[in-house]
Amino acid sequence: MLDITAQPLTREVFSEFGDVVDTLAGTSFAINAGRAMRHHDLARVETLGEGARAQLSIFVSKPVELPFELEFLERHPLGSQAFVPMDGSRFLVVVAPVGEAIDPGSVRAFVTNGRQGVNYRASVWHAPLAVLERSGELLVVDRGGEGANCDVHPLRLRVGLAAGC
Ligand SMILES: NC(=O)N[C@@H](O)C(=O)O
Ligand code: NI
Repeated sequence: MLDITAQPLTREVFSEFGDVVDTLAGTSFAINAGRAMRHHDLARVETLGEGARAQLSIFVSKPVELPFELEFLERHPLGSQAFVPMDGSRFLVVVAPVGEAIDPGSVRAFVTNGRQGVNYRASVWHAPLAVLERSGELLVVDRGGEGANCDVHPLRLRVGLAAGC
């Protein structure tokens, strides 16, 4: 069992795995006669393979207990996958770099602040959605279409939170 500690999520530490989706990112500009700010092009949605398309879903998820124990990480080789909270819920982000095998030393864990979403790049290893503290409602943008799009890699992990998280 590999014990890892989740650190606060930032754009910089997550950059090799994908994008952080929040209003602090990217370029923003006024639209609609100044009534709104567009926080533009925050993440790249990847949809690969036969009949690929982007799809929007909503996950309503029960929370996980801490320390969070899991037996595998998964990846989606045919597309990215984004999770954006609709209700301020926080969640754990456990990732490992693209590759056929996972080097346990490369696994990283982060915790979001309730205003952050993430977009996992295609083939980035990650834990399935793990909401903290209370039930969470998240918008999910990922790839629809033909073909198998979920590989599983056995790995026993126990994830705790860094002090103050
Ligand atoms: N199974 C499913 O749709 N979701 C997972 O891919 C996940 O990362 O939570
Ligand atoms: Ni996934």
